[in-house]
Amino acid sequence: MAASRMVAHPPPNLHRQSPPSGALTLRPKRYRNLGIRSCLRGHEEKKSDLAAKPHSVELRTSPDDVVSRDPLVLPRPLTSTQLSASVSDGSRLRVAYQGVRGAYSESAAQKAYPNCEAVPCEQFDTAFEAVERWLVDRAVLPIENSLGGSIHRNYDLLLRHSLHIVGEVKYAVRHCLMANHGVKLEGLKRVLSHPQALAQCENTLTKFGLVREAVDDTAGAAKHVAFHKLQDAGAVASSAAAKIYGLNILAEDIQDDSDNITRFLMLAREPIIPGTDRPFKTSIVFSLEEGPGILFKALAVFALRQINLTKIESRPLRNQPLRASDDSNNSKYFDYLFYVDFEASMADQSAQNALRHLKEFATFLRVLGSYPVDTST
Ligand SMILES: O=C(O)C(=O)C[C@]1(C(=O)O)C=C[C@@H](O)C=C1
Repeated sequence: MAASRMVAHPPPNLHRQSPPSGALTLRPKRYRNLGIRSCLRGHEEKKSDLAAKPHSVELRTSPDDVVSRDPLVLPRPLTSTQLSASVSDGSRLRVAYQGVRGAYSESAAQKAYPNCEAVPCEQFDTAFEAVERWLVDRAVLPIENSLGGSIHRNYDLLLRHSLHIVGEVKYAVRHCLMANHGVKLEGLKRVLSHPQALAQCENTLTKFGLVREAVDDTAGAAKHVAFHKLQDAGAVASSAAAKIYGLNILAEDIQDDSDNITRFLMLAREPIIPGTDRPFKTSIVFSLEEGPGILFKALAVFALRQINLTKIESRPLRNQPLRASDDSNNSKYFDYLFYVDFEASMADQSAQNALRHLKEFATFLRVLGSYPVDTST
């Protein structure tokens, strides 16, 4: 039996229930912040071994066809409080994404898992938890964009949760400026969108002289503009969102560079078996002792073995952000976690040797996943 077609059954105490339908009422208050609402749980920063034993399980679950035809009453995103609700037993893969229908993340989920049932979630944390609690089979979440840079929140959540990266998908993001029918560009004062989308359209929005307002996702912005019939505000979102929410496109391709690619991670409860039959990438996170040249030494474990690095990101060690120095001045250093992607499979001897070497002086090391490179763009 192909490992990728095994059927996994959810724990018996969880029962399937559809995400509730109904209009999403977006509170204006949320439009003044970046929309991260859930409480953070503490880090589990302990020195750990390398990744769990790899084995592949592809969950196959049932469809949940409760999609209404009215775009303003589409299924509501799962919230953190609804996470105890459901698990499935049918045949379609359920894939969580952050946002509402028409978000780029939904398109990325469809690209990653064609014919899947894409399940909207209110926050990134909700999507992580939905997988962990067997409400869905996978999550597809943005991690970096070629213009806007890293999505730091998801780096932090990768560590806080125990999901595995099982793939990546690159999606070409093409933004449109949209408004209600009859509203002209000259009549717009404000523009609503996800902060990443606003950042990716910085030059155009400045040229148009629009005040930016950050919301949870691009399609949510379009939905809000449509639902409240706003006359002074537009949204930056996909052409799909304009169609779903009945908005008029005022300008197309407004991103600052035509090559605007967002890289999404595919996350699952179980890792996949790393292969060597095609290009693989491995993502790790580690922390180091303080000292001169220690990061140089850490990165040298890859350079020594001709392993190419494709990404490095540092994030504060949030449960212990400051470290006392050994000097007499009582000064303190900031403490960091380093996220590194490298071009090798965990099935490669050289990658195993590199990580064994890194473990000799890393204070913490975790393999987040070893997965096929998306070469599609
Ligand atoms: O708001 C959306 O539509 C999303 O899918 C989120 C998101 C992101 O978080 O970066 C995804 C792709 C684009 O880069 C802009 C926004």
